[in-house]
Amino acid sequence: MAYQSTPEQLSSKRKKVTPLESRRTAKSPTERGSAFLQELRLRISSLLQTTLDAERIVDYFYQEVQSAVAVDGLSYRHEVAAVEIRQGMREKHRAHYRLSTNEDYFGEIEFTRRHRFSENELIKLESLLDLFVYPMRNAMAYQEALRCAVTDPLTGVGNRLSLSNALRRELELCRRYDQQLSVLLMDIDRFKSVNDLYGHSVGDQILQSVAQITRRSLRDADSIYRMGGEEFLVLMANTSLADARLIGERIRVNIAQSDLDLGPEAKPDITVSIGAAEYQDGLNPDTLVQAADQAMYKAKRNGRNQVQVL
Ligand SMILES: Nc1nc2c(ncn2[C@@H]2O[C@H](COP(=O)(O)OP(=O)(O)OP(=O)(O)O)[C@@H](O)[C@H]2O)c(=O)[nH]1
Repeated sequence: MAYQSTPEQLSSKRKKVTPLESRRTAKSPTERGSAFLQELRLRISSLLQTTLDAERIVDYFYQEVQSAVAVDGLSYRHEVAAVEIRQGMREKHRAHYRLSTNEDYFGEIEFTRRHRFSENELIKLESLLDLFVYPMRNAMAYQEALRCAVTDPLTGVGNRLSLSNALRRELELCRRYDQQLSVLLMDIDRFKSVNDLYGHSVGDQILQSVAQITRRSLRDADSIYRMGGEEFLVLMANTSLADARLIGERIRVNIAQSDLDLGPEAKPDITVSIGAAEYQDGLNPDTLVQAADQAMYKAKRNGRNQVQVL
């Protein structure tokens, strides 16, 4: 494992320390007879193995590192996974490490402090980094597995499993607090001929664009799911049927007017048929979706590219 490190002592000349090199010249904790560091390593190692929660790992590491080197702040960033976790304060002096093993990248960690780090302190911090890398890698892999379990891989919106969890939760809230809830069931028109004419990969791009345009047409509180095939469901809490219809109309227009860039050969006119339904006493997740489905079929029968209610 290699840490590409760039400790930045901002009040002094910027300096680069390569931990592997520094470890070669520095004595290891054992060589320095540091029973304390050995004990600390053991403690950190067993503590970090107790959780798969990235925030908790950063928190534990931040607390435990203090007994070796007092730091004012610690941050962990993984750009690809869009994770940023911070503990303590961000101060002037920083020791920044890129965490990687061969080709694998595990993010970046930064220790900060009001006072400059000594060379000996940097060596101590570096000697503890390997304890952080593997638990964090496991936590990130676990988060990714959880995310995949509820996400449609093609479009990035929620899948059927997350839809059924969300519907159950939202209907429970409606019953308990007497709130409104509406859904839109949306189906791309004549999608089979688009696939037949332009091929499946253009069809896939259209599915992605439709999901993106729909997402952009909604409030943050609304959520979108792919039911399967070319069918999407939009879930809107605290929304009446009249409002749902307006939102459905906005989505329909945005999709019909979108100029999808699918290469010189493909210029399909993409439209959607949408059915809107509102939660009423006695409905369950299945019957609510069925009501929206029937409204959507009404839109298909009436000529497609429109929003209908029952
Ligand atoms: N490219 C692509 N096509 C898909 C995917 N899932 C389902 N389809 C296609 O979507 C098409 C759906 O066709 P139909 O159910 O006959 O409906 P339609 O052609 O959209 O016609 P209407 O709904 O009546 O307007 C089928 O050809 C499926 O193969 C996918 O993930 N990618």
